[in-house]
Amino acid sequence: MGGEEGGDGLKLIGQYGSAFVTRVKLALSLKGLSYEYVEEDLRNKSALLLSSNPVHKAVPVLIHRGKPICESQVIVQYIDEAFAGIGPPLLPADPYERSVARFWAAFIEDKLVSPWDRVFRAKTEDEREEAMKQMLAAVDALEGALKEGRPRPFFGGDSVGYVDVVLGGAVSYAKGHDALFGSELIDAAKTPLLAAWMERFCELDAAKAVLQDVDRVVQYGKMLIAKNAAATRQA
Ligand SMILES: N[C@@H](CCC(=O)N[C@@H](CS)C(=O)NCC(=O)O)C(=O)O
Repeated sequence: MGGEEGGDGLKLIGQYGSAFVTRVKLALSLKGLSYEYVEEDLRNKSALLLSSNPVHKAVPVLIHRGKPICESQVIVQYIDEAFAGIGPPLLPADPYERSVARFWAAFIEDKLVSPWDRVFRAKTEDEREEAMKQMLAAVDALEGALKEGRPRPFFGGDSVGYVDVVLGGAVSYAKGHDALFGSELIDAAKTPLLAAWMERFCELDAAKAVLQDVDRVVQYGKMLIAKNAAATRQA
């Protein structure tokens, strides 16, 4: 890292607590790319963020040679394509395999990450429970995906790929789930393959270098829950 836009002409606008930003950090780390990191204060958004992502005004944004790329999954795919000759490929070369990877990435976004967000923002306990139920069903489906075909250490096969990165962005939150909500999300007794996947993923050097500290995301998560609860009381 260090230096203007880092040695590879890359600048990442991020925020420590964001699982979406962590996805991008994982992709950059797996590829061994250097970049400049800019931590964004989302309560007081910078001119750089607003001009780079005027549509969503959200992180992550990756700036490559002055051009902004927005949306974590789009960014991860961009990194894979723009730096195709560097580090391991994330998406498979075979079009069918690529479609399967994109299917699971979309599934993770819609059926796991989206209810996860609602769990933090729920206005009532019923709402939180309902979203939690949807997350547990998604976790079961991911266990099923790992069970399909030959046994393999990662969703990407023998090495990490696109789906691992998309899910991997959230592992610190998965690990902090019990501390935040009083129950495990990925429970070795119920989803042993997924639990083993998570441990294996966290042991990768490229992941260790960028995954968020679990205690810190728990603190951040508690702050989010409290902030949303206060907003609900005021409404
Ligand atoms: N779909 C987007 C989601 C990004 C997102 O929701 N980012 C949050 C931080 S986790 C954000 O910047 N929100 C803007 C805000 O809080 O105003 C992606 O995949 O990049």
